[in-house]
Amino acid sequence: MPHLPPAQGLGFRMRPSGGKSGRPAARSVHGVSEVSASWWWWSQAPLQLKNLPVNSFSLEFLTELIINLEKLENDKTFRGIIITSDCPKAFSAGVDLREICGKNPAHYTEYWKVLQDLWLRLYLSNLVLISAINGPCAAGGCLIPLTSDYRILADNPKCLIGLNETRLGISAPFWFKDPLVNIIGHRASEHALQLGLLFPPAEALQVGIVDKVVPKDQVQSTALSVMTQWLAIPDHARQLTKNMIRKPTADLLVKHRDTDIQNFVSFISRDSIQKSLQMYLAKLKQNKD
Ligand SMILES: CCCCCCC/C=C/C(=O)SCCNC(=O)CCNC(=O)[C@H](O)C(C)(C)COP(=O)(O)OP(=O)(O)OC[C@H]1O[C@@H](n2cnc3c(N)ncnc32)[C@H](O)[C@@H]1OP(=O)(O)O
Repeated sequence: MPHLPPAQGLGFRMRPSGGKSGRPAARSVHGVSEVSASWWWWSQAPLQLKNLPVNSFSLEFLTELIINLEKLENDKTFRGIIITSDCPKAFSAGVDLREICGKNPAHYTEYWKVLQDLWLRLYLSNLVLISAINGPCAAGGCLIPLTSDYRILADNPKCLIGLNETRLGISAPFWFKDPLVNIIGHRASEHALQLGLLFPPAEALQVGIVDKVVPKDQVQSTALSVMTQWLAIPDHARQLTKNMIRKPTADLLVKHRDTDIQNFVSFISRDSIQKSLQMYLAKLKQNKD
């Protein structure tokens, strides 16, 4: 498995430093707990997102992420991935607004297609995906958590999570809305989406957009212990079940991909939408701590 060195703040750390292969050296042990510990350790891959400063989804970052996910998916050693952020400011600030502001329709088309690709790859992944959300997570930044099998959020008031698109004057696509509805239900989604709510940790847990809230320094260890539970289930049974539950939602995007791209491009190309996105970006740049 390649270890990609971060280039100009862009990169993915795919496992902690360890033995030659990056994993802890194999140990010859017979105690059940040690055997099972090494078994799950070997089966899961940590994936740390690093696109400084806020892990926003640039086209380049999305493309690299898809390539890395594909490699992990095809490497039969791995049964699960814990996805976390290696950027102190955010888990992910979502769509990189510079990709959808001031560009041309061909660029918007390419960008949206790649974002759809990432969503499909994650939503239908055969691997167990756990999001270890250690920073704020807004709008498109929820794409990874909402397509994961389990979400753990750091208990920090800055760690807001939600689909806040309406606050930018845009509307979340149906394939962001559908997983949210599947996770938190119809009424709570209506409320959250229309108001563009960003939930602080306690409310996020209450509404169900995350499964667990823990102190920030316990996010990773909690993710590992949750992964152990999920990996205790035989893959084929879990994968069939996941596919059965998720396929109808995924099929909607597969079936309507081209129309969805056309809708996005015509919507995002409107002058009024461009103006409100530019204002939002300018406001972000003014609101420095
Ligand atoms: C029909 C379909 C319609 C379209 C559907 C589109 C669906 C998806 C939409 C999206 O995802 S839009 C993006 C939504 N994201 C947000 O609202 C989050 C915005 N960011 C923040 O709230 C904060 O930056 C933060 C993540 C909470 C971090 O705050 P902090 O104070 O620590 O850092 P900042 O100074 O705010 O940010 C640092 C740096 O990063 C720039 N930046 C932040 N977010 C983005 C972004 N999404 N895209 C591009 N750039 C971003 C920010 O402007 C700062 O830049 P500099 O001033 O340092 O140059």
